[in-house]
Parts: sequence; structure tokens; C-alpha cells
Amino acid sequence: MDKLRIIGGKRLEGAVTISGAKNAALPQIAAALLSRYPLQLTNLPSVTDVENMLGVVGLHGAAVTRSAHAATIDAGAAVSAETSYDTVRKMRATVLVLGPLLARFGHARVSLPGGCAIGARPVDMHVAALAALGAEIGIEGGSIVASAPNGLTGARIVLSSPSVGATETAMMAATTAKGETEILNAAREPEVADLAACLNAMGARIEGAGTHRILIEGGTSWRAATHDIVPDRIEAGTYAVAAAITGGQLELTHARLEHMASVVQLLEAAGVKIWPGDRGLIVSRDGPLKAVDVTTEPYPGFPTDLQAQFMALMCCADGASLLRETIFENRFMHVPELTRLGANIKLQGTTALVRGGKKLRGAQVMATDLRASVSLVLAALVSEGETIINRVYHLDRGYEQLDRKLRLCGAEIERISR
Ligand SMILES: CC(=O)N[C@H]1[C@@H](OP(=O)(O)OP(=O)(O)OC[C@H]2O[C@@H](n3ccc(=O)[nH]c3=O)[C@H](O)[C@@H]2O)O[C@H](CO)[C@@H](O)[C@@H]1O
Ligand SMILES: C=C(OP(=O)(O)O)C(=O)O
Repeated sequence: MDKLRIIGGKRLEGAVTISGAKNAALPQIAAALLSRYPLQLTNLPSVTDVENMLGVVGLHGAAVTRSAHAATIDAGAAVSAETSYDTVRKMRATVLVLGPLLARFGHARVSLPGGCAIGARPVDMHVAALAALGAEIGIEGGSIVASAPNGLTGARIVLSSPSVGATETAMMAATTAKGETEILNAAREPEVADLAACLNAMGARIEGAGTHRILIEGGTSWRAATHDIVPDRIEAGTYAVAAAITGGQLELTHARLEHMASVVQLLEAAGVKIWPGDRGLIVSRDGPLKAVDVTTEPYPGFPTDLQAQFMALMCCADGASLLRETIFENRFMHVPELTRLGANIKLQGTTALVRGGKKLRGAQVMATDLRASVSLVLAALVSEGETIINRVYHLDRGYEQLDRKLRLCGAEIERISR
């Protein structure tokens, strides 16, 4: 298992190329199963979650042709509508194949994803959305078993909360339904809008994605398509914190300001300067870091996927800050590890109180999930001496060449492979 070795104390300066969004890529790879015609995805991030998802559609019979940052998925001959536990276990997002398989084949069996490090993460809203479209759906032997032998029928789907995954499942399934589907209380994340753009390029007729109300005209005539994946706002936010925490200046090439309003607002409140450059965003800090409170919310609120990174930043701020996690019930696995570096953090339920300004010192720490791991990298960048981060495979799920990108901006970081 690879480790990262980081010597803290270097100010970061330079440019970082922001990759395509993992969380946009995953549903789009699943969406390729809807159509008999090839889908080419460009700006595809080279991360293990993407490789695994391409493997999953391959197991369903799709032919995948890969190049550096692109893949063509041809599901013309897709044959299997069943996904095993072993496949889903590795990556929860695999459940996103359920909607496309049901819509295309009239039946699907997808193993139920288990909980994961950050929470129980049920899929009841995905199931309810497909039932609303007329599917017979239930749980059998640990799998979601769905059928709609006469096809799905357009319906009004009211989500009980704006789940990203359930919105995506409903949107994909509704593309082949008879008639119109309306999704209310839909998730507004840019990745949902990007999936709609991809589906529309494939022939679908979807309006309103990115708002609370999405309309889908069913009965899609599919066609071959190419779609360029939206840049990763979470990766961009992570490098923005890297600039801020080290008192450096980074140009985040391709980062989109319009997708990062809540993040930019909090960074500015913390004393960080951010402005648009020719190629993306420039993030810089030379004054003191101020403590700010953070509450995670569905988009356009502050993203849960940046909570751990902000906590690392607040460990270095002057004063105390409260971080409240409202999306996942157990997303504080980084707290004990940040404490090992010398941070002063008290956890109470879903709130963390961070008393900043304590000197951080390098130590051996354990990566526990994707964003928790990167928060340790950020803290290590300003910790005195050497930090060793174990279980780096969590990072590789969602950050393309993190160590290289940081090294190019002046970080002292190396990957130790064994
Ligand atoms: C691959 C991907 O895009 N992952 C992102 C996606 O995850 P994901 O799509 O799983 O997140 P959701 O928006 O669905 O989950 C939000 C909340 O709703 C709950 N819930 C969800 C579905 C359901 O059927 N029942 C239910 O109770 C979840 O447990 C969680 O507490 O959005 C999350 C919230 O922005 C991000 O942290 C993840 O990085
Ligand atoms: C939680 C995340 O991903 P996933 O939903 O794929 O587990 C994430 O990207 O931070």
C-alpha cells in the first residue's frame, strides 16, 4: 500500500490544472448504458473511481476504448443487467447503473451498496423514484431487483430531500419513459446539470437541470455523442485551501468561479484573496487567517466534500470556528488524525469546534476516506517536520496525481510505493 511522505513548511506557488469532476464522470459513464450508440467522454479524470466505473460498464458488456483523458463507451451490445456485490462494494456510485439498466432492458438487479466510512447512505430515494416511474422494485437477497416489462411511464417525482444520486437515477431512467417526468426538490449540483448536458447530447430532452425542478421528455431517440466533463469544483476548492493554508498563491487552471460561490465567500471571510485569471482562478493569502464558521449544505451551499479540507484550514486560523456537518452523519473521521498532528478539535455530535493557531507537528496518520485523506495532506503541508500518510489509495479514488500537482508548486511530497 502506497504512503505519502510530506515535509511541511513550504509556501506553494504556481499553477495547478484542475481535472474533470469525478462526481460528474461517474454518472455519465453509467448513462452510456442507456444507448446503443457510443458516448465519448472527454476531460475524464484519471482516478481509480473512474477506472472502476469503466470496469463496471465493461462487465455489463460495453466496449470501452480509453485514451489519456477520454473514453469511448459503446454499449451497443450491452447484455447483462445484473451487478454483483463485489462490484458495488468497491464503490457506492456503482448504484447509478440501476436507472440506466432498468430503462434500457426493462429489468435490473444491482447489489445494495453497504454503508461507508462517512455514513449509512441508504438508497431509498433512488428506489422510490423508480417506483414512481412504474417499476416494480424491491430488495431480494441483498440486491435491488427492479422490473418494468412494459417500460417506464413519466411521472411527477417529489424527492424528500435533494439527493444528488437519486436526482441522477430519476433523470436517467425518465429519458426512456413514456411521456413527461417532472422531478421536484431536485439536487442543483453542477454535476447534475452536467449529466443533463451529457444526456441531451446523447439525444435526451431535459430542461431545468441545475434548478429545483427538472423536466424530462421521455421516449429518447439516442445518437452517438461527445461530452466534455465539467471541471472538478471540489478539487479546485481543495487546491484553494492548499494555497490558503501555506500562505501561497496558486492559479487554478479551468476552475469555474460560478460553481464555487459559497466556497469563495468563506475563503474571503477567512482572509484569502480570490480573483479570476486568464485561465481560471487565482487564490492567494499573505495576511493572517481568520476563523470562520462552516455549515455544509446541498448546493449552492457549502459542500460536504470540502468540510474536511476547511477543518484543516481552520486548525491554522486565529481563533475558534464551528464546523457543522448536515449531509452525512459520520463525516468526521479526519478529526482524530488531525489531532495527532497537534490540532485542538472537540467533537459534539455533528459539530466540531476547532481552536486554531496551535502549531502542527508531523506524525504518522491514517487516511480513512477520500476527503479526510486530503485534509491530512493539507495539514501536513504546514506541519513542522515529516508526516507519513498511510492508505493513500483513498486519495487516488478522486485526486488525479495529487502528489505531482503539489510538488510542481513547491511542496515537498513524495509517494512511497511498496
Ligand atoms: C458520486 C457522487 O456524486 N458523490 C457525491 C454525492 O453522493 P450521493 O449522491 O450519495 O449523495 P446524496 O446527495 O444522495 O446524499 C445526501 C444525503 O441523503 C441521504 N440519502 C441519499 C439517497 C437516498 O436514497 N436516501 C438517503 O437518505 C444520504 O445518506 C445523505 O445523507 O453527493 C454527495 C453530497 O453532495 C457528495 O458528498 C458525494 O461526493
Ligand atoms: C463521498 C464522495 O464520493 P462517493 O459518493 O463516490 O463516495 C466524495 O467524492 O467525497
